[in-house]
Amino acid sequence: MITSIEEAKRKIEDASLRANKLEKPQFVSIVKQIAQFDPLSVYYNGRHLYEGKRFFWKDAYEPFYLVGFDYAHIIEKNKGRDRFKYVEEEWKRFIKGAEDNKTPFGTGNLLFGGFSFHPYQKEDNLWTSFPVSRFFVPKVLFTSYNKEAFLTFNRYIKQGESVEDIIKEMEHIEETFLASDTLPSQVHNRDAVQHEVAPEEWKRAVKHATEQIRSGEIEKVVLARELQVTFHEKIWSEYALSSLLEEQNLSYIFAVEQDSQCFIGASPERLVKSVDGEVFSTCLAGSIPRGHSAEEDEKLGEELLNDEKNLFEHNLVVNMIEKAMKETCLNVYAPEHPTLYKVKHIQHLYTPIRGKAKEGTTLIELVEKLHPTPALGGYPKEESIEVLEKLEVFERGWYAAPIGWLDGDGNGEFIVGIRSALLRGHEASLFAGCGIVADSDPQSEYEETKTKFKPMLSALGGMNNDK
Ligand SMILES: C=C(O[C@H]1C=CC=C(C(=O)O)[C@@H]1O)C(=O)O
Ligand SMILES: [Mg+2]
Repeated sequence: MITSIEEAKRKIEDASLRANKLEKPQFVSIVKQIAQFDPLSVYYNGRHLYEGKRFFWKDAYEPFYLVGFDYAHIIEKNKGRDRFKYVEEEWKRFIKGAEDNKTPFGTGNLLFGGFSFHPYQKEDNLWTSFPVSRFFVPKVLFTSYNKEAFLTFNRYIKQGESVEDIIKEMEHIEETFLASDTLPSQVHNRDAVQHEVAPEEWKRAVKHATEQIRSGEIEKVVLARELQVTFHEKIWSEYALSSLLEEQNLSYIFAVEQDSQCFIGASPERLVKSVDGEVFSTCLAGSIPRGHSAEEDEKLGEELLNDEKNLFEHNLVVNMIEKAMKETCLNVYAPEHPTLYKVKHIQHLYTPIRGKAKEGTTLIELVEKLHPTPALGGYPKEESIEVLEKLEVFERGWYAAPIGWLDGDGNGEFIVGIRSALLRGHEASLFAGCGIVADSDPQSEYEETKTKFKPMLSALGGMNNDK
């Protein structure tokens, strides 16, 4: 970490000398501690310099935020089942070539990005800017963790580049980002037009799935659907983020801009986190709405905790994750019974699982092994995905897929991109799915997806009177 502008200059000069000597650009990462600042304001202030190249991330359990801009290094793959290994290998190669300096948690050269749900993308689908895997080291990264905040500047220094110009650019970015901590008041996005994509067909698909489950082909499949919402004005992700931060404080809040599209959401579901070899995963499956009063809420929670259909739906997830963790970790611990995880519109059955990574187990390997869990795909994995591919009428893209970050030491976290939407100008596509088991009733699963649309719908301002 640098403590003065002179130190930054020295680092850049050194890199510049190395670049000249080796005739190859040299990567530098300059981390500077700054006064605490509102992360969403940083995201907003960076719009003018970096619109279409920003990301926002807030942890569900800790006051940890990442806000990134532009790309210093990109790792991307457009198709292929080996996409996880590709990202892993390219990241290892990058880290090997970068200088080895210890920086505070969540700063420095850090990789952020995501995978699509399926290992392929259909041509001319909705997700034009979101390939099967896309990761990057941001050019500028704002990190806020507990009471501390940092700015990281990542870049390749080319032969003959002016050190003075680079320092000036860094100063300009810092000034711009920390210019103001008030968001202009929200544009009102009322009178949105909602269009449910093929709801009757979706219910028929649910019925069909239950028949296949009863015939013993599979045990569970997660079927999702799309809700399209058109607004009068362009949807600004900062306003949606502002509502999500207010309303969904127990969820991971994320936004990834890619050109004119933005994938945004408030996911309550961690896929896997690894810090210093401690591994944490979460089983979140089985749902019921929140009550209108504390009493009703508690009653609904009790009902969920004792409901056989939901417990079955949940336990398939626990068994799969526990098995995968036992293959890759030591001291795996899962509580015997789920508890409740309550977010604003819905409550879920929740079982956290933890363990200690075996020597050589990496975060990306864990992501590959776990994705998709039966909370997002089904059980057994391959067979249920085949059913899902046949029955779903929309393109999943990054919905329900791993999205997250990792650092050079192998620490990081991935969540699953649910309670999410893809924003495109005036239009938003929202996604929600349900775990279908033998006892699933199409109408109640349909109602469950309606509840799962609410976090994004409310954040976008498209709830109208449909509370
Ligand atoms: C697939 C979704 O939710 C999953 C996570 C929690 C509960 C679920 C359920 O009860 O069906 C789903 O498995 C979604 O929100 O789109
Ligand atoms: Mg369910």
